[in-house]
Amino acid sequence: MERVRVGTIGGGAFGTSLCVHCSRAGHETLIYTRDEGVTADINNPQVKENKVYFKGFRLPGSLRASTNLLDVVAHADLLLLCVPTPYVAATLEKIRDHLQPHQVLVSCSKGILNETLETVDKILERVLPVSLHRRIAFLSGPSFAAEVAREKPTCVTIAARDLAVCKRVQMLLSTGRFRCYRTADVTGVELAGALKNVLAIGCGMVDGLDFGGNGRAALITRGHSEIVRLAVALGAHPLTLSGLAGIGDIVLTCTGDLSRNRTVGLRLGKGEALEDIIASMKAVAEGVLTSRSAHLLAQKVKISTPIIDAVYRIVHERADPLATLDQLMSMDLMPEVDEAVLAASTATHLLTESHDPA
Ligand SMILES: NC(=O)C1=CN([C@@H]2O[C@H](COP(=O)(O)OP(=O)(O)OC[C@H]3O[C@@H](n4cnc5c(N)ncnc54)[C@H](O)[C@@H]3O)[C@@H](O)[C@H]2O)C=CC1
Ligand SMILES: O=C(CO)COP(=O)(O)O
Repeated sequence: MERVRVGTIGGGAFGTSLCVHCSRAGHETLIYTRDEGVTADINNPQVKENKVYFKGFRLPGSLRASTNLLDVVAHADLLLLCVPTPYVAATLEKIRDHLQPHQVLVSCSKGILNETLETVDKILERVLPVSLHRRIAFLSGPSFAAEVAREKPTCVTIAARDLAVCKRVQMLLSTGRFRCYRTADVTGVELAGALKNVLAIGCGMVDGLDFGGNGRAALITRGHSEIVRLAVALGAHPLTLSGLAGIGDIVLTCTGDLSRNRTVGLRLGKGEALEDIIASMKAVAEGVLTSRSAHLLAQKVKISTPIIDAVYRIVHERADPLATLDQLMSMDLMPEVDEAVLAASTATHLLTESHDPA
């Protein structure tokens, strides 16, 4: 297997876990962290721990850290960008003039900006020169940091507009415990990764309110329909939303106790205030900000997203969770699948039968 030099920007949970993975895969890995103390701990053979964002996990001896962002950029053949969405543009502005033509940048963030309603691919394409756009890939799919680091079997999707770049990243990051699939549907993968966080908050609320397994399954299914409608209206391929970045990550974050987004919803459902929940969490739950972006995007493209809107209202307008969920259950009764779509496909089927030569 080919070994390269990996640089990771972002010493949070996911950046740290991907570094563990890359070190284990034999890549020479250097992580950028903003905190001198975290860097010193990672570089100290007696400590080898990220005590702020990845407590209790002993990091590989070969993994090194630096607080010098440009040293990490200069080190890397493959650069993993693992900062929360609100910090992506500022981070790129610091590094864009130092990127070299042979480098490939892999974005791992899952969010949509409030101000511009951009997914992370759009932020990269805005901030980076056009000459670098074909060197960018995106990693998404069900992959809790703690499980990646502990070598639990994980499958993710790598998206890129350039097939050669996509295949190279897929090959460099895949191991016997971390299997990468590939796709050209960057738009679909980016929207899926961001929107599932909103659904995870909603699922947490359902669980916090003790609505039971039926309620959770209903929210996942109807929420997935909303994500499909919205993402397809914004240019995604529908099949991507049934893939790892779509249904795969929805299942994980809507049901997994390790999800920060689900935890936010759970605590909101139990009656805690958002400010208290956020103040008590070191980690970022991207769905909090993305719920506003998703609600605005749906309005912009005139797509009905009652569950996303409900999450937005509870999170940002202090709507009462129980009353909001009651409203969802008493909406006008409607067909499960658009009747015109269903009728069209049935007609096609009948037409095919009537032309059967037998
Ligand atoms: N943790 C996980 O299991 C997974 C996370 N992701 C995504 O990866 C991205 C990063 O998430 P995590 O590593 O989990 O973050 P985290 O919540 O563990 O850590 C927060 C990160 O934000 C950085 N940060 C805080 N303030 C900053 C600022 N002003 N400027 C620059 N950076 C700042 C911190 O240094 C740290 O790297 C997110 O978009 C998340 O959705 C994707 C897959 C799995
Ligand atoms: O995206 C994730 C797993 O794929 C992590 O989800 P949370 O940010 O909700 O923990």
